[in-house]
This record gives sequence, structure tokens and C-alpha cells, in this order.
Amino acid sequence: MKEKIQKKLSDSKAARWTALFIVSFTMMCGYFLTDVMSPLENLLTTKGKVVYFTDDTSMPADTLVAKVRLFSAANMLSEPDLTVEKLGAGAKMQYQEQVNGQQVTVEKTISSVARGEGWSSTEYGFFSGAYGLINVFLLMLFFGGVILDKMGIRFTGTMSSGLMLVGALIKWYALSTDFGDAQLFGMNMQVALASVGFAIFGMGAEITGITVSKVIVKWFAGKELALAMGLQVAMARIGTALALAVSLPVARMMGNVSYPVLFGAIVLCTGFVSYLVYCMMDRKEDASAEAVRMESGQEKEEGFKMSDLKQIFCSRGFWLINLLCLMFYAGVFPFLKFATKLMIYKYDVPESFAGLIPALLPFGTILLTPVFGSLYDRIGRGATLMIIGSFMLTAVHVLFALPVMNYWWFAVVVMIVLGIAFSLVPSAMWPSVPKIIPMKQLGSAYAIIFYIQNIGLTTVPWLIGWVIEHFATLRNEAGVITGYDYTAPMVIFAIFGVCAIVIAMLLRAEDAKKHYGLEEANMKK
Ligand SMILES: NCCCC[C@H](NC(=O)[C@@H](N)CCCCN)C(=O)O
Repeated sequence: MKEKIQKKLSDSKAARWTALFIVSFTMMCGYFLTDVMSPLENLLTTKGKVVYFTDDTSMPADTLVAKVRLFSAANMLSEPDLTVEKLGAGAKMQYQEQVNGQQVTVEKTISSVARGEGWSSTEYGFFSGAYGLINVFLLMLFFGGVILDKMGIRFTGTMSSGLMLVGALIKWYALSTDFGDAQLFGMNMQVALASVGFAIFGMGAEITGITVSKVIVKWFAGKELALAMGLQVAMARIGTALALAVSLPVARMMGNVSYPVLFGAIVLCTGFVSYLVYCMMDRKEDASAEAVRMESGQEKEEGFKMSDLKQIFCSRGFWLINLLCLMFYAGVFPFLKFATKLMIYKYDVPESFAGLIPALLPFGTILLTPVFGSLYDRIGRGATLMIIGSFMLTAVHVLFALPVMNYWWFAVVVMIVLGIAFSLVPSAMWPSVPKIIPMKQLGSAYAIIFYIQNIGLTTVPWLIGWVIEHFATLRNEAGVITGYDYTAPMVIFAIFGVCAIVIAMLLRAEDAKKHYGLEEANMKK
């Protein structure tokens, strides 16, 4: 009689791809919430209500009311019964405007009215960077990695996806409440509370991120690892793309910036439940792995020890990956937070379409990240892919910084190139980590990389928000904002790109010396 050979659950193709899909879904929900506020920058930084017209233009509500009143008086029409509160969808407005030096009568129909929150650019920058606040300053991401290696995938992932949900609810509460002039921590109460919520969410999102990375290595090591990581990132990008595309229309339709966040919180509930489903699969995988080990008489793998951290810290290749991750991601995610407003003011894109151009970036990566991942699996050249991606990132920011070519189609082309760069580097960088660091220290290794990366994700939006307020905001003599000059912030982003190129080259040199195998294929033939 043939003896039944024990197999691990992860040896089944269907099982491992199902596991990947479930955890990637949780992550996708997290990414949706991370970027849901980015297209709302213009609305958040406008004081009072904003009126949107059917021709895709917009105007502060009080300016509109004043213009309509002036028009009625000048044309001896009866005083309109109009206040900011009475403006509503479907109403027709008439007022006069200077067009090419001539006074013309404009008639517009209101499509929606939404409440602006009156934040400053610095406050918006602070809020955007708050994502990494607890991770960086309370070292929670670092401890998250240790918790992951000590307590395991099921405990850590459940805890962290629960934290995402709690943070999202706090953020929603802050944005849906009018706190008047109340202050917290010496700042506007709404900004402070929304930032606290975002910081708790960010802690959960990042710990979930390292947990999911470990899940993928657990199921795919020696198999289609880079493809699986690429697909996970691709699904995450769907979350980002949807956030960028639907957030402003939802806020406009509902009249308030809090609704997209509420929607995100509901989506996150499903992400939390899907992680619980994964936990059941994880239990089965562990049981089958244990059965295989017993049958083959293998020694039980030694657990994680704090002293293992020394091995991680002593690896030069590991530090180069850290720095590359810091610089490359500092040039992408923080940029996305400001990209919608860049499209409005530099490329003259109507506000209702402006979020769609940055949304092209994640949409492009949805396809390309798995393609490049699979390329890396089959033919290698990981370090080279990272160098090419870093070059592209730099070129993109230099092009955005140029004061010429301010056409929307140019912004679209440049954004597509950024999408290619944003597929190349992540698809090669993340699967390279297990080539440098062994499995049992992988949770801590990813946590340290995410930790260093979070320093950039936190401080770069602060820096850019401050630079926009002090060096990029154009005002007229009365101090009213008339536009923005994005040269200075874009030059800063380009500098991150140059640093990424240098580091990626050093990494390839280090690989040649230490034979990590970054230029080799991942799949064992
Ligand atoms: N296997 C690792 C995949 C990481 C994907 C990577 N995510 C991050 O680096 C996160 N720490 C930051 C996410 C910020 C959310 N917008 C990615 O390329 O998304």
C-alpha cells in the first residue's frame, strides 16, 4: 500500500492564492482609508461653504452670494432671498464677471454645496503626516514587529486591523463634528482629533502591513513570492485609486468631508472580518506544517530571540534597503497627498477631475506591479529594477517642478511614468528582503524598514505643507490667496529621487560583494 505523503496546506495552489486574496483585501481596505482625504485638500483648506456648479467650476459660497446680490442691485431686480445657508443643488445663479476685460453676465446652476473646514496648509500637512506619528515617536512599529515575531500572525493581525478600525472611527467623529474655536494640544480641535485618529489608524495599518508581508512569505517562500507580493501591492493600490477617485464626489454629494471617511470605516469593518477568516486558514496551515515536520523528523525551528535583532542591525544590505525605501517612498506617498491641488493650480484641471489624474498612478501600478514581480521571479535583476525606478522618480519630479508645459495632458503623461517607477521599485524591493534576512526575523526586519519609511511618511508632509504655506502660496495685496507656485515643493521631491538613485546603486554593488542574490530569479527551477 502506498503511504500517504503529508503536504502543507500552502503546497496547494488554490489554498495559497486564496490566503493571499483574503489578506490583500484587508490591506486594500486600509489603503482606501489612508488616502481618502488626499483629494479633499482644497475643500479642507477653504473656509466656509463651497459651491460647485454643473460646469465643473466652484466658488466659495459667500463670494457667490455677494456677487448675486450685487448683480440684482445693479440690474434693479428685487433683492434675492439668498443666504449662504439657502444655497442648494439645482438653483440657478446670475452674476457678472470680468472676462477678457469685459463685464459679462454669467448664469450657472449649482450641482452641490459642501462645507470647507478652513484648515491652513500647515494644518493639512500635519494631519497628513500624523499617519506615522505613533509609529515613529512611540516606536510602536518597531514593537509591532517584535510582537509579530513573538506572538504570531493571528494575534498581531487581528489586533492591528482592529486598531485601524478604531482610528478610522475617531477620524470620522472629528470630521463630522463642529468644535467651534475649541483647541486641543494648542491646535484647532478638529485637526488635532482627526490627527489622533489618523495616527491610531496608521499604527494599525503599518502593523497589518508587516503582518501581511510575513503571511505572504510564509505561504509563498520558494514559490511565486515576488508575484504574490506584487499582487498584494496591486490590490492595495486599488484601494488608493478608489479613494482618490471617489472621495471628492462623495464629499460634494453629501456636503461634508466626513462622509468619505465614514464610507472607509464601513469598508474597514469588512477588512477586519476577512482577516478573521484568514486566521482560520493560518491555523490549518500551521497544523499541516507541523504534521509534515513530524513525518520528516525535522527539528522544530527555533523561535525569535531578541538577540536576533543584532544580526539584522549588522547587515549593510539591510540598511541600504531601509534608506532606499525611505527616500523612494518619501517621493511618492507624501506627493500623492498634495497632487490633487497641484493639478488644480499648476495644470488648471477642474476640481472635479483633479483627483482622477493622481488616481492614474495607483491604477497603472495595479497591472504593472505583478508584471514586474513575475519578471523578478523568473529572470531576477532586482537591484537593476530598483535603480531604473529611482531614475524615473527623479525625472518625474523634475518635470513637475518645471515652470513650463502646464498642460493637463502633460501631467497625465508624467503621472503614468511615475506609475511605472512606482511599480518597478516596490515589486523588486519587498521580495528582496527575504534574500537578506532569514524568515524568523522577517517580522522585525519589515517592521524596521516600515519604521524608517514612516519617518519620511510623517515628516515629509509636514515639511511640504509648511513649504507650500510659506514659499508656494501666492497672495494679492489684500492677502487673499490667488494661486500656488509648486517649484519649491517639487524640487524637494526631486532631491529624494536623487538620493534613491545613489542608494540603489550602492545596494547593487553590495549585492555583488555579498551575493544576496538580488540579481537572481526567485523561483527555484
Ligand atoms: N510586502 C511589503 C509591501 C509593502 C507595500 C508598500 N507599503 C508600505 O510601504 C507601507 N509601509 C506604507 C503604506 C502607506 C499607505 N499609503 C507599498 O508600496 O504600498
